[in-house]
Amino acid sequence: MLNKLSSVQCFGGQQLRFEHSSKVLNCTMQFSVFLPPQAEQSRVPALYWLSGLTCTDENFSSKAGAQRTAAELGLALIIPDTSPRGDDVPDAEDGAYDFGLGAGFYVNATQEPFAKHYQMDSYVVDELRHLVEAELPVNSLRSIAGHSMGGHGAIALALRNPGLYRSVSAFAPIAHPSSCPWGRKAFTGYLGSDPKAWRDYDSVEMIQAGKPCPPLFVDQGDADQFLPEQLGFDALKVACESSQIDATLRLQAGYDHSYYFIASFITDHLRFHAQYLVD
Ligand SMILES: N[C@@H](CCC(=O)N[C@@H](CS)C(=O)NCC(=O)O)C(=O)O
Repeated sequence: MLNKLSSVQCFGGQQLRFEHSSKVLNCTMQFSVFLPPQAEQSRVPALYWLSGLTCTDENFSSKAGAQRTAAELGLALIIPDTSPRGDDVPDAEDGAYDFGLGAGFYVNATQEPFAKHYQMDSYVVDELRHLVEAELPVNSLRSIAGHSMGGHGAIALALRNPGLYRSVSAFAPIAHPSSCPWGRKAFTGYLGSDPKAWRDYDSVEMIQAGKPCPPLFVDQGDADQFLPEQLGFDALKVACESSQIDATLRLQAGYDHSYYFIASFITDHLRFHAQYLVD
């Protein structure tokens, strides 16, 4: 059951916000949706957008400027939050921005005290998808994209679920989380200290292991402050080059990690996905 919190007209479509009770996350969740004007006539394909550290569902909808092209292409945008929420959901002990609330990393936690709520993989792949496809005018053609932590989530979930997403794209993804500080911290906290338990959420390792991947499109700014230490762009490039994956990776001169970068190239990503979201 979806409770509509708000609805605003945008490029002839509707920017919506919903609340619902999540069984998987054991809490109340909010998420945002853009429905293009075409959704008034028939069911439309959906692009899931996974956001990065510190974000809610509202960063992308208010800053990326995706609605103009989504309206033109007839694509719905489904924008989940980045973690479970609520007073009884455990956070990082020190309130850090890169673990706990706002930093669910799109994994299913196995470690206490996080496992009861931090099941963002199952939330995005199963619960939210079934809810959206049952209650909103979207069809079962879907793709997935994201930024930073959400770029990791998009590529990892596409690799973990062959056939579920037609295409995948990312801005500045945390592509090799097992080998960067953000990823090691999150995976240790959610999945435990044995790196073997991290492999099936590490995009570079899954590609190296030969997992099939839908067509992949990545943009990375070369002035991104997180590129040297956190993002694994070079490792992703090497892994893609030595695999059979249909991948396009672009290094964009002068761009940083911000939503100004995302806004600059989001149209290319939407057009990339639209070509695969047809029967
Ligand atoms: N707050 C962190 C960075 C967090 C950050 O850059 N978050 C990105 C995703 S990884 C984001 O999208 N932030 C929200 C925004 O720009 O609207 C810091 O200062 O080091």
